[in-house]
Amino acid sequence: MKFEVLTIFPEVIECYLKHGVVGRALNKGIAEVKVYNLRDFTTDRHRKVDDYPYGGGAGMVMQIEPFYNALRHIKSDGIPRKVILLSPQGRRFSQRIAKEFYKEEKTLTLICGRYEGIDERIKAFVDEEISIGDYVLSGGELAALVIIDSVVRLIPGALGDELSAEEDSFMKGFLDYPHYTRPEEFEGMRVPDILLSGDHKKIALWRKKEALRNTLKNRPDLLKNLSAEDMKILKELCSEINK
Ligand SMILES: Nc1nonc1C(=O)NCC1CCCCC1
Repeated sequence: MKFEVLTIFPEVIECYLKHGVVGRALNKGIAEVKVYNLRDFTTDRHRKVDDYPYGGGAGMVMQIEPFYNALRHIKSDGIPRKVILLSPQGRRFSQRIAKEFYKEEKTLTLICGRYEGIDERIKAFVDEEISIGDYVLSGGELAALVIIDSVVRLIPGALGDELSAEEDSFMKGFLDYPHYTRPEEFEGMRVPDILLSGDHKKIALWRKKEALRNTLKNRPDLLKNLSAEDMKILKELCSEINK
């Protein structure tokens, strides 16, 4: 899986790519991220990327030319890619969309805006606009990293042998179950006995039940299209809660 990021702050992207799951995946060569500094695609001596807005108003607007020049340079290899603009106006990103991007197997070219935004004519060169949530960030870089991180985790081998993306409970559409590690007791709070039992079948059932409990409590909207087994567990849970 290949990613390309267009940004005026390449260091922000590069720093994150040195660590953790994404860092290891890049070192293993199962993913690749190329970061392009928009200022390298300017033509003036001050490497300007922004200008005053037509129509007046506060703030600056990012000029189209550096983006256009960068995209023309990148696209000259003729490889199919999906050009994504990160902005609050976009389609809301989710695990489902991460899987969609992964399965498409196209290079994802991520355009990161700053200031008050990018000249609207950028839309002529964008395939899709994506939002990671209903809030305004200072730039698109964090959103680009969210997409890179969530898609890289789906690549076989990215999570190492002991974990798999399929086990991500969000992959199954639920919130996660509680996690514990040593010590067995901390400030009077004990690890649930079931997790110390060594009975893997019962532990798996407990984890499913707790994932359903968390989902019922915090994201009941995710409780749809349940399997008969999950529905049975949910019913048990509801009768426990209503006792
Ligand atoms: N929310 C978001 N989801 O994806 N991107 C987001 C964002 O808030 N981006 C920052 C703005 C900053 C000004 C230019 C346009 C992007």
